[in-house]
Amino acid sequence: MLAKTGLLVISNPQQIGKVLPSIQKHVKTTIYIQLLSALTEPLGSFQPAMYNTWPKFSKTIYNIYFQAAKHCSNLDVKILLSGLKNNIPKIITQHPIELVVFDNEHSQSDIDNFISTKIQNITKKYDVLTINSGKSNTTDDVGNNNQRICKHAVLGGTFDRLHTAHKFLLSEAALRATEKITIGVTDEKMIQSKILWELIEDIEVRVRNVTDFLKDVCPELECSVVPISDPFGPAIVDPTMEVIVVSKETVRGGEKINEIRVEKGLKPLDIVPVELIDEPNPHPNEEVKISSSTIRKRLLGTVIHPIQPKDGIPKHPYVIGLTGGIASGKSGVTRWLSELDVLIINCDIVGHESYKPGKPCYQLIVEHFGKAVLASDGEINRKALGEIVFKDPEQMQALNRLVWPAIAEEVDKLIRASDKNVVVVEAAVLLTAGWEKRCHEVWTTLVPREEAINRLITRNKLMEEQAKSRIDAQPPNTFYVKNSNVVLCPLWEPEYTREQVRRAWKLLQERIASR
Ligand SMILES: CC(=O)SCCNC(=O)CCNC(=O)[C@H](O)C(C)(C)COP(=O)(O)OP(=O)(O)OC[C@H]1O[C@@H](n2cnc3c(N)ncnc32)[C@H](O)[C@@H]1OP(=O)(O)O
Repeated sequence: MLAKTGLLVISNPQQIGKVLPSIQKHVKTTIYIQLLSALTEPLGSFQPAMYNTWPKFSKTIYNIYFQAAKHCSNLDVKILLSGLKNNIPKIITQHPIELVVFDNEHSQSDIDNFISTKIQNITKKYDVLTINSGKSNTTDDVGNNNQRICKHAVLGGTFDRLHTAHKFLLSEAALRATEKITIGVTDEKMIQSKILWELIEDIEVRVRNVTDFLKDVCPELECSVVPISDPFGPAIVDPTMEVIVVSKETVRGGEKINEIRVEKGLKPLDIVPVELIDEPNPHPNEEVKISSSTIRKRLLGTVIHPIQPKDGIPKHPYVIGLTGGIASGKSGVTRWLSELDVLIINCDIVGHESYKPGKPCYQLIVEHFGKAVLASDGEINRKALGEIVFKDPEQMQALNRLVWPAIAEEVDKLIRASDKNVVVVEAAVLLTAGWEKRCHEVWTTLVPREEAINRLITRNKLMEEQAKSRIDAQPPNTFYVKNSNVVLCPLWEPEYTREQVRRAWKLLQERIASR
């Protein structure tokens, strides 16, 4: 049976790479890791960690997280630190343990004794497993070069989708602090230059995840997790802070904090840079280190908001509403979708058809906007009409009221007549029109605002100001993301968009098959 939460008790951390690949066959969500040498008897041979020597565990912790990223990236891995810092009588975890795994043979009585005396939060019915990692090696733990211990350590970051590199950074700070750590978490203002920032978790979620992690791995430490709206946060004002933990890439940020502290008459912080953790299987388009932006990129094409069943629409065909801001690459996505077995309905084209002479909306538009929107051949001059409505929201609403019912009717007709299993309805303002109710799920495209502006300037030959005002007249990307099930980002080379579309399509087929 797959346990939700497991505890892996290791006596041989250097062989962890042999144990972790098997763990995911037995554990579904969380695996706590306890270094046996950090425990008092039974089983553990605890030599109380000397004050000032805790950072020596840093290398071991790095290696375990490194191997975890490689072998069980789908699990929430947490290395418990309490035992390393204090003589702990019991292993305390927030989640109840359903499976205890040892990396070495122990007698049944030792195991029973260990479980009954050492693990506080364990389910009534639990399993025990031994995954023998081979000959035990001694730990030649060299740790971080900087062995500084302090009362109060600080660090900062975005901490989106807490990953192994974040966990290592937080653990390094927790190992060094005897009393307190403060963690600054960037708020919405600070994240907007990041790749796919619209997919970054809400600040409340990020703060909660950091807090929960630290509560789990080092419950005795006082932890203050605070939102920050500049790169410095409390680190430039708090005299009690002594050490700042940074990644190798952000040492400059630590130095800047120290410059400001010195200007303010505060003692500079001891800067402790930690190693980055490599991404085990980077795509050519991804960073070589483990990073939240890679995780966000991998979300493209997957379901990011659960799909709620919709009443009132036929089960067949399965309708996808494809939307996205102006110049966000909807047509790039439909180009790749058209390689698949799908009917694509482009509502812009349906709209254009609806006001051809003799069609239902022609007369309505002429009556409302006057002859100024007619071309010399008597057709509606869309450029002229666009110039009126794109700069005047009231006129845009008027045009929408005139043409949306006709477009909706025609789209319904096309869906009913289709012999395909999947129909994609591409509509720029699908969500504003409330047409998500007509679709089984909603997909959105997005590109950064600057990219959309550039595309409007080069593709639509708009002046920069015109491009900006068109974009600003529409809801922001965050609105589309919030109201969509799947997000696609055609920002990079076309082949990468195609990959996203293929992933979305494959997962869609699985969803449809499981209905
Ligand atoms: C619910 C729906 O989404 S239906 C599809 C969208 N159509 C409508 O809402 C009908 C009203 N719009 C129109 O009649 C035309 O777009 C006009 C007359 C305003 C402009 O026509 P054209 O100059 O030919 O431009 P076109 O129709 O290609 O639209 C230009 C861009 O504005 C978007 N757009 C169209 N209508 C709207 C609208 N009501 N609100 C915001 N954006 C819109 C288009 O999707 C297109 O986006 P893209 O550049 O990312 O492809």
